[in-house]
Amino acid sequence: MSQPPVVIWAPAVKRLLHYKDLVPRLEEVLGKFSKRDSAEVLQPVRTAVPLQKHNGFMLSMPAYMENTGILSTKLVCLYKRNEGSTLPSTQATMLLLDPECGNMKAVMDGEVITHMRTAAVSAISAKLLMHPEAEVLTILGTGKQALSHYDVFTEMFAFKEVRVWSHTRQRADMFCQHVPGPLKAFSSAEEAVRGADVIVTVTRSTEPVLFGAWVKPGAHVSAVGACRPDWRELDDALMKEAVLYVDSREGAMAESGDVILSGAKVFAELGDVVNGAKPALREKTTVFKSLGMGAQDAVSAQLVFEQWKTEAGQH
Ligand SMILES: NC(=O)C1=CN([C@@H]2O[C@H](COP(=O)(O)OP(=O)(O)OC[C@H]3O[C@@H](n4cnc5c(N)ncnc54)[C@H](O)[C@@H]3O)[C@@H](O)[C@H]2O)C=CC1
Ligand SMILES: O=C(O)C1=NCCCC1
Repeated sequence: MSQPPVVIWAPAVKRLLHYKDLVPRLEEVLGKFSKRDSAEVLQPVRTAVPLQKHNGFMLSMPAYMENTGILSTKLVCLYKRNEGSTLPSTQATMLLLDPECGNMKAVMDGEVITHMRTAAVSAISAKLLMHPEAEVLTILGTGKQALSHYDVFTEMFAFKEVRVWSHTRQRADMFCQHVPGPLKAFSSAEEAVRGADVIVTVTRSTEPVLFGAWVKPGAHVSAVGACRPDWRELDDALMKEAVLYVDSREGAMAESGDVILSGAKVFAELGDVVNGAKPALREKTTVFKSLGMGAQDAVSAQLVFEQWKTEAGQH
C-alpha cells in the first residue's frame, strides 16, 4: 500500500517557492519543451471543460518528464466573474505523482504556483526580448497576476519607472498602496502605455485593452490574459506589427484569440530562443503571448516538493 500524499497548501508553497530558484527551472523546461523530445517533455494541449451554468472553464494540464521522473497535472478553474464579485476568478490544484507506480506523492495548492510561474515566464520573455536599455514598465491590470508580475519584474530588473492601469482608477490606487516600491497609477491605459519599454497585460478582458497605435516601436509586450480562442487583449494592429513569440505553438493555435483571430504568424517559441534555435529580436516590437503550460507547473511543483522534503528532513 502506498503512503498517502503530502498536502502542501498555499502558505507553505509561498514559503518554499522563490523566484531565484524558479526562474532557471522554467527557462530550462521551456528549452526542453521546444526540442519536442518526448523523453524530456510530454505535454498534450490542455483540455477545457466549459462550466456553462457558472460562466467558467475547468482546464486539465498534464505533463510527463520521463528523463527527470516528473509526472503531474494541474486542475484549474477560471470564471468570467462580474466586477465586484468576491469569488475568486481562478482556483487551482496541483497533483504530483510517482510515474513508476502511479501513486500520488503530493497534493498542492496550485494558485501560488500559477501566479509565480506565469510571472516568472513573463520575466524570462522580458529578459530575452526587451531592449537592453528598457527603463519604463507598464502593467495593465491589478489582480493576482499583476501583483506577481510586479514582484518578479522589480526583483529581476531595475526599471526607472513602473506604471499601473486598471479599468477603474480606484483599483489602480489600491494596487499602489499594496506594493512596496514606487508605482504610478494611471486612469488612461493609453497614457500608461505611451513611451513604455515593457508592457504586461494581465486582465480578464475579452476585448482588446492594448492597441498597437500606443506602443513604442521596439517595446516588448508580455500578454498573459485572453486564454480562449474568442477572447482578446491586444488589437490586430499590434499582433500584425510585432514579432510574435509564444510558449507553445500548439497551445497558441488552439487557444489564443489574439493569435487565431488576428491571423498573426508565430515567429518562435520562447524555448527556441533559450536553445539558440531562433533569434531574440530585441530591436523590434515583440509580443510574447503566454497561455501557460503543464510542464511549467510540473517543474514548479517538483521544486516545491524538493524544498518541502529538505525542510521536513531538518525537523
Ligand atoms: N498565461 C497564463 O499562464 C495565465 C493567464 N492567466 C490569465 O491572466 C489574467 C489575469 O489573471 P488574475 O490576475 O489571476 O485575475 P484577477 O481576477 O485577479 O485580475 C483580473 C484583472 O483584470 C481586470 N479586469 C477585469 N475585466 C476587465 C476588463 N473588461 N477590462 C480591463 N480589465 C479588466 C480586473 O479589474 C483585475 O485587475 C486572466 O485573464 C487569467 O485568465 C491566469 C493564469 C495563468
Ligand atoms: O496556465 C494556466 O494555469 C492558466 N492559463 C490560462 C488561464 C487560467 C490559468
